[in-house]
Order: sequence, then structure tokens, then C-alpha cells
Amino acid sequence: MSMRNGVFVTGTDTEIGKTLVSAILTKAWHATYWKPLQTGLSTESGDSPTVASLSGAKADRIIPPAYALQAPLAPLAAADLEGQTINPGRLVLPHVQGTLVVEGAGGLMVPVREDMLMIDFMTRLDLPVILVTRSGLGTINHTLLSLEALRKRGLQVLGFVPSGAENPRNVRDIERFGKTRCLFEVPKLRRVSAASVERISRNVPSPDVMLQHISQ
Ligand SMILES: Nc1ncnc2c1ncn2[C@@H]1O[C@H](COP(=O)(O)OP(=O)(O)OP(=O)(O)O)[C@@H](O)[C@H]1O
Ligand SMILES: C[C@H](N)[C@H](N)CCCCCC(=O)O
Ligand SMILES: [Mg+2]
Repeated sequence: MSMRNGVFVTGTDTEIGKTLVSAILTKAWHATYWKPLQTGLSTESGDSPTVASLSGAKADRIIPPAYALQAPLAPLAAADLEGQTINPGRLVLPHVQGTLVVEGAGGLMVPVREDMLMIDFMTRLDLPVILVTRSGLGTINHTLLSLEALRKRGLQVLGFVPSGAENPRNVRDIERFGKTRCLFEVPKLRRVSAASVERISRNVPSPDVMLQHISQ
């Protein structure tokens, strides 16, 4: 498989739909999923079980987080509360068969260590990036700022995936001003389920097709 074997799924914010999109990609590509930095386990069960149940991936296609932290905060703050420091030596890409889908925590400028933001960690991994965006009002600004930060660091952006009520005008303006493309859309779902993930996964281009558009 190409794409240096994986993609990094980031978003313009927390709670934007990264986990849902990661489940869709995992289903579409029969991929392996990894959430390296999981926080918030005091209030939720975490993204790995969600992706497992939505995509149908068994435990052998879910890599456990490198850090599993309790507080619903950015990794730096959550680690501080537990007297921990995140060791970048533990944040290395696992070797897997097929494609690896890596999900960030929050958006790009989220602190991981005193000397590292999420986007710095992404730069170390150097995987092509998929940016999950809210579909509606306010997203153009968040999305264009995120794209600018990614490009400034030389990260390869495969495109964006809007989640929520369809908004073709926003897609058009982001494609134009962000010089990128909408990879597929996740409509506003009445119920997030394995069946809806399966249905949307049929619209997902293959990794090779995503890369072809980049190199053109
Ligand atoms: N298009 C959509 N339709 C309906 N519900 C959605 C949609 N997109 C996201 N959601 C719901 O919104 C919530 C937040 O989405 P999700 O968990 O994917 O966010 P996230 O970006 O992964 O957040 P985090 O930074 O915590 O990892 C979830 O309950 C998810 O099911
Ligand atoms: C707990 C939550 N679900 C995420 N995993 C962490 C989001 C951190 C966001 C920090 C911020 O941008 O202010
Ligand atoms: Mg998530």
C-alpha cells in the first residue's frame, strides 16, 4: 500500500467528527486504527471502542493508545494532572498490514508537551493528512487557517471531509481558497451506526486515488 502506509485524521476542532470519519475510513479500506493520545477517559470510553463498533474492526485492527489519560483536556494538561510527561519515543508509528488510520486529539494547535503541539507530532509522523471540518457557518475560517498551518510545515494534505448538514457553497469556497478538495461528505446523521458508516464508506476513494489527485 502507498501513502507511507497511512493517513493522519485531524480536524478543525474537537468534537468535529474525526472519530466518525476514522471509522468510515477504517471500514472503507479494511484499515487498522490508532488513537495515539486518548484523553477524557473519566467521562467517555474513548475513540477506539467507538471505531471498533462502528467499523466492525476486531481487536487485531485496533492499536491501543500510547497514552490513555483521564481528564477531558488536551494531552499536556491531562498528563500534567497525572504527573506524567508524554514521551515522544512512545509515539512512533506501529507497523501494520495494509493502511493505518491515525486519529489526533482535538485540532492542530493542541498541546502535547511543553515543547510540542499536535501539529509537531504530525510533522514527526509525516503521514498525509485528512482534515475533518464542520459543514456549516464558521467553518471556512477554521478550515483555511488549519490548511495554512499544515502547508507551512510541509505536510501533505489529501483534502477535507465536511461533517454535518450539506453545504455545497462552503465546499466550493474551501476548495477554491484552500486549494484543496473535498474527499467525500458525511451528511447529518439521525443515528450514527455501523449501517450508516457502511453506507458512507462506499463513497470513500481508495488511498491511491486520493494521492493521484495530490500529485496532479
Ligand atoms: N455528520 C454527523 N451526523 C451526526 N452526528 C455526528 C456527525 N459528525 C459527528 N457526529 C457526532 O458528534 C460527536 C462528536 O464526533 P466525534 O466523536 O467523531 O468527534 P472528534 O472530532 O473525534 O472529537 P475528539 O477530539 O474528542 O476525538 C459524536 O457523538 C458523533 O457521533
Ligand atoms: C477530551 C476531548 N474529547 C479531546 N480528546 C481533547 C480536546 C482538546 C482540545 C484543546 C483545545 O483546543 O482547547
Ligand atoms: Mg475522536
